[in-house]
Amino acid sequence: MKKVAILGSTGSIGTQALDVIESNKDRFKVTALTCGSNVRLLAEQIRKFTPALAVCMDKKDAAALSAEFPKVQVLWGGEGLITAAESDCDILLNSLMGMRGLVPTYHGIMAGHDIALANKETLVAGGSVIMEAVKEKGVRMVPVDSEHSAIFQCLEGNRDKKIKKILLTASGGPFRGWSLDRLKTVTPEMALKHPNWSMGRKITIDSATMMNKGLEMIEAKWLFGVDIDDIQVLVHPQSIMHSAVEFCDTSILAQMGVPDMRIPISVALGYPDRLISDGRELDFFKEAATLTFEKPDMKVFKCMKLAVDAARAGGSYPVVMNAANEVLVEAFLKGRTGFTDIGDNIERIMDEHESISEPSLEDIIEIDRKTREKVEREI
Ligand SMILES: NC(=O)C1=CN([C@@H]2O[C@H](COP(=O)(O)OP(=O)(O)OC[C@H]3O[C@@H](n4cnc5c(N)ncnc54)[C@H](OP(=O)(O)O)[C@@H]3O)[C@@H](O)[C@H]2O)C=CC1
Ligand SMILES: CC(=O)[C@@H](O)[C@H](O)COP(=O)(O)O
Ligand SMILES: [Mn+2]
Repeated sequence: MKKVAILGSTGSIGTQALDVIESNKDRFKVTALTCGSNVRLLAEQIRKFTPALAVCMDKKDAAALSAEFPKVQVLWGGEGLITAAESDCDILLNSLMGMRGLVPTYHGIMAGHDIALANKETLVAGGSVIMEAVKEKGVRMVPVDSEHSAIFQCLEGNRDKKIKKILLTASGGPFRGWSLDRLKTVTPEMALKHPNWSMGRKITIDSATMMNKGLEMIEAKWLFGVDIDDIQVLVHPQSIMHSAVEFCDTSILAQMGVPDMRIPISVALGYPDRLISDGRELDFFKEAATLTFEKPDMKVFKCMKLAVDAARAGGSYPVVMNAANEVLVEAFLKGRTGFTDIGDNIERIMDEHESISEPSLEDIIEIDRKTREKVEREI
């Protein structure tokens, strides 16, 4: 039995991971579950999966859960999350949303756990510190993000081969082909309708601005040790080819399948085995009959360009870019700022930033905090 601890078990990835675990009861034991504010769902999950540890964010909620489940250790807040990350398990799935995932990922690695990483912001803000910790502790980091899972699978058995480039696919989001003027009319309701994937609200907005692809380029750079300029984004509206690797002989290996996050989650939790699934199979004669590829428009979708700029500049630029994006996406969802203001403000905040080279974990946390305060003040 593989012991699995899940940070963010009440979210889109967390609940789908529990679906995978439920379909493979004989292989996995859930040891820890954590939520943000959805304590009722966490309670249901505790009842079903009987973890030894559960964490929520509010002290009062923790007291109520503890009374409801006297055999479960119930903790709360950031310290509780760190305890969950360090708790006894074979694999830690980090499916938290945003930069709050960075510190728990770090603690999980330092505790010697293999990591299944959905929380891409961990690598965007702290890639250097995290990959150094992975190396030092000799743990395995398996990506959950669909594109990175595809690349990971294409590299299986090919880790020592020379790569020419990584081909990272993007759906293009709900506004593919739109002009900048038209983008100015976008409301949260419009942006929350992703054409192919049902996901949490923050990543859905990131997909609509194409910041998600920029974050994924940085994620790929750290996971696979490639230069940002050796990653080519292909807009592929069908989301059937999940990404590919071109080797030095120009041969390309790609991974395909229906757009269902339970596939990459299964790959990460089951690794190195493959789990048996009764999920829907790809229909080559319908959804895969026509697969198309386009160049991304980085003039209109400037967030993606800003992420590339941040990666090229290095230092603390990606931290600032990520923090500004998180605050601005939240503000957009609350109707406090416009859709195209997200990119315009990130650009301004990056221009005003004085980067430091090789930021430590403490530096990253501090720069992230200061950037959030600045953006909040200036919206
Ligand atoms: N969803 C998807 O298909 C994909 C997601 N990803 C990445 O995976 C990560 C998770 O995404 P997704 O599942 O969509 O996000 P969701 O918003 O659906 O879930 C986020 C999880 O984090 C918890 N959480 C939120 N705020 C806090 C907080 N302050 N403290 C502790 N926990 C908190 C939520 O708890 P609660 O709901 O109880 O408040 C929930 O369990 C992101 O980094 C995303 O980019 C990558 C590829 C695909
Ligand atoms: C499912 C997944 O991995 C998401 O990150 C997805 O890729 C978002 O779609 P976009 O390609 O539109 O950003
Ligand atoms: Mn993705």
